[in-house]
Amino acid sequence: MSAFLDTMIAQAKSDKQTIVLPEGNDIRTLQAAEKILAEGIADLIILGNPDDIAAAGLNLEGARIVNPLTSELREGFAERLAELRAKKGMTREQALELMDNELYFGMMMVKEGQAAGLVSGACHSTGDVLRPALQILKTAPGASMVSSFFIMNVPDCELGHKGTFLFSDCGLEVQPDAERLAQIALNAEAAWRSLIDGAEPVVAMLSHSSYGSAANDDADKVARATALVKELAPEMAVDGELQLDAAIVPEIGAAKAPASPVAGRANVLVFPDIDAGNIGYKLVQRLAKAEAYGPILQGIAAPVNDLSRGCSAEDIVGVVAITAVQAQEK
Ligand SMILES: CC(C)(COP(=O)(O)OP(=O)(O)OC[C@H]1O[C@@H](n2cnc3c(N)ncnc32)[C@H](O)[C@@H]1OP(=O)(O)O)[C@@H](O)C(=O)NCCC(=O)NCCS
Ligand SMILES: CC(=O)OP(=O)(O)O
Repeated sequence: MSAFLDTMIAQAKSDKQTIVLPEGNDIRTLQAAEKILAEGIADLIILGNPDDIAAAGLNLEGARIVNPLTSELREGFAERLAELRAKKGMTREQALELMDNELYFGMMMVKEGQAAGLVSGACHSTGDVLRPALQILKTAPGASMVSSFFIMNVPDCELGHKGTFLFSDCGLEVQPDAERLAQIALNAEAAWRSLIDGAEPVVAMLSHSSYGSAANDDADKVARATALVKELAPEMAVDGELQLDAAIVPEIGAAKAPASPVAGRANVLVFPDIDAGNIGYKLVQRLAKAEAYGPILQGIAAPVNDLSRGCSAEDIVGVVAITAVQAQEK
């Protein structure tokens, strides 16, 4: 277990939060729940059929098990959801039907204050997790959009902050333009500050080009996003456009971008689009055997976080701990 995860777990335990896990039908989720309860990392609400959950044979003592299909909360949640989505034409009947969906039900638990946060995605696609989150919880006050990041812990690595990096956005924004890419970078820098102790964020805007070494629209988009971030946050340590090696390897940074204050020492990596981000994080996770926690949402009004369908029970424990820490800060 990385020092980062140790810190998240210790912080989560210091002021326990209630987190809802909608995927009570997923064995990794239940294994993670057993560990979270045993270690006192969070109080849990697990959604699903109580008989099926009991059949897993795990010790989930202390968890509140709620079946969305039979819960007495359905009617009230449906009424509230219909109110929230009235402008979109949602009727009470449609909202009640959505309460059969454990993700919509779980988001309503967060919206209505029954849980401080939610973690899902072990057996739902990111779109299926994020759509109800965006529709019900919405963008946080003061934020212009929601995006996501991963915390990556690369073993035996001195790059970044002793092998710890924040990668963004690997999960939500498909093709951000320069303005949205700049927002992602600003939010990623703030996310690093809120979760990582012991190192200042150093943000690289990644591209296939370093300081104009390639001239095309894609490289230009990243250069424009970098200029916008510098304009909006002049004090921020940010630079681009930079190739990955120039961003994180000191000698290569010195060769490719000698005047850059960021090249060679970046720990926050902002990818130009979701293809680069999603492929990039999975490469590091699978080939470098890095811990990968996320997608963690930034800019959303309540702590709701996604998982990869390829996650392990340990990954779920980590994301729940991060979610609990985010909930403490709300
Ligand atoms: C997240 C995602 C599902 C939302 O898009 P969608 O399903 O097409 O849904 P919509 O565009 O109708 O958006 C649904 C709501 O979310 C809001 N929304 C969408 N993107 C948003 C963003 N980045 N920030 C804030 N709100 C957003 C919309 O405004 C809309 O709100 P409304 O219904 O109240 O008007 C879509 O961006 C997506 O599929 N992203 C990629 C996910 C993925 O496959 N990742 C790879 C694996 S991690
Ligand atoms: C984050 C991600 O890539 O999710 P999944 O693997 O479930 O598509």
